[in-house]
Amino acid sequence: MCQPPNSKQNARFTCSEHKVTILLPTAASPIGVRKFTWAEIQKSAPNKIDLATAAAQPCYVAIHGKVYDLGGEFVSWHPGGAVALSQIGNDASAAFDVFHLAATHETLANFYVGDLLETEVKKPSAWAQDIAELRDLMDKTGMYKSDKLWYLGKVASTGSLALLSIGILYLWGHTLLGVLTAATVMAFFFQQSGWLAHDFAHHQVFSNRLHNTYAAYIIGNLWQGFSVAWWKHKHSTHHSVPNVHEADPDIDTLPFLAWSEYALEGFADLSDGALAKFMVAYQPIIYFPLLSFARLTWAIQSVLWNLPNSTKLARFPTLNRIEQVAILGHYTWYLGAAFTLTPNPLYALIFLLSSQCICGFLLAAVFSVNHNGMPVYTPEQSKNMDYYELSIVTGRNVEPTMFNNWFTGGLNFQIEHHMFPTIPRHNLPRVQALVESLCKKHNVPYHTTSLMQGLAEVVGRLASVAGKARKISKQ
Ligand code: HEM
Repeated sequence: MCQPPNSKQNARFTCSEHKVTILLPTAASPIGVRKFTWAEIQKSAPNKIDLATAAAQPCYVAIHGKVYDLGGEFVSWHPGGAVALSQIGNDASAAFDVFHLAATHETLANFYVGDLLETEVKKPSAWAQDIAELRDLMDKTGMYKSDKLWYLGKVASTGSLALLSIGILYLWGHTLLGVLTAATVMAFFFQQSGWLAHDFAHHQVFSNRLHNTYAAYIIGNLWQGFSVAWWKHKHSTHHSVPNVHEADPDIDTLPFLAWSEYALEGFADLSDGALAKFMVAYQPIIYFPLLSFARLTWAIQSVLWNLPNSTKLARFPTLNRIEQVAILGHYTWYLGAAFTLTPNPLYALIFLLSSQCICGFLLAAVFSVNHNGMPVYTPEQSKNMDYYELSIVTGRNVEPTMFNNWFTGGLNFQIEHHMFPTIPRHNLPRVQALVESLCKKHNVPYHTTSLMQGLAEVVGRLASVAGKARKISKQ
């Protein structure tokens, strides 16, 4: 665990989970520290920054009035990986608070390079004060604590879907109807496992991060077939900069779909322009069939991320090995069931393809409703927005019903989940009313729809961007 001991006597701390050694702070703030202006901090990240650039230059963020350099060795050390780069040039206080344990503050000292100039320190707004009070209240009323029995029930009910699917294959795998029914149940198993792995990977369940990580490997890798490391990289970046053009990987869907007019900039001279022009022009029609391929592409990316020669593997060899074995285990049971419980390879392939495609649809439709069709911002616009406000205005909640809560894995409380990703799923309904009333008080748009209306809004946005794309293509 990357939790250094509290004692300042220990100058070094080695994290057993991430195999990194951290230098602990040994002195109070030095006298004569460098003072930074916002212009200097922002200048360190003029454009989108990649790993090589970050390693070669200073990359500043401000966290609670102090300035840290995330350039050089930082990313190769950082247990959260390159997601931190999404905050360079910004006030990363809120992003830091939502992703880290209180003890992680101790490790900040290793990257401390100075303070914000006193005149540059902004007085906390009424909104920021209310958010801080809300976080405090949530802490005091135990909202960060999970109900282990609730999660045990979820693990058991999700796992029994896999057993049910295999049972159907065993009994009726010789009929096409039996194969398709088993594939549908398996697709729901994969979808529900996805939500569970998501909870563990966000550290919602155990206070010990290593326990969450191992549970995520069992449910995410072994059950569901996705790589936890690949997912964390993509998903944490999305959390850090939701619906920010060129920064959020979840809206980087060209040449297939475009979610905003910004995505159409340079559309006419895209390298895969012909494909993009066709797909985007017809995106409202292509959208639903396309969702079905989402799971297949994520499964392929998970395998690629974990191939023995992958450049992504260098950092945490032990964790990489666990992932590789677990993903191999996934394909052993999944392919094994398909090929041994059906009478011929054709039926096995029908089972495999249908379970992949149905699950792709079930997962991607929920992801899509969470944010697509909500406002998209440029990196410059997002820099002037409060972290929590960005999470709220880019998120769409779906009405809480028993079905919606189950089907979306609690992600129908998308706004609250984005603001507080470590809150256990079962506590999100308690947070919801508090957040909504805060938004009302501060006139921050808070959007809730039904599942169907959410999907209609998504298709509506696709249609409007498609219209603009057609005009550009004609010019
Ligand atoms: C100087 C600045 C930073 C330091 C010293 C730091 C340090 C750490 C440490 C020690 C951990 C592992 C323990 C824990 O999860 O609390 C961690 C995890 C993480 N960090 Fe940072 N961090 C910094 C900045 C950032 C920023 C700016 C972001 C996001 C925008 C970020 C995102 C994350 C994420 C998502 C994880 C969790 C990885 C997981 O789920 O296992 N960090 N960081």
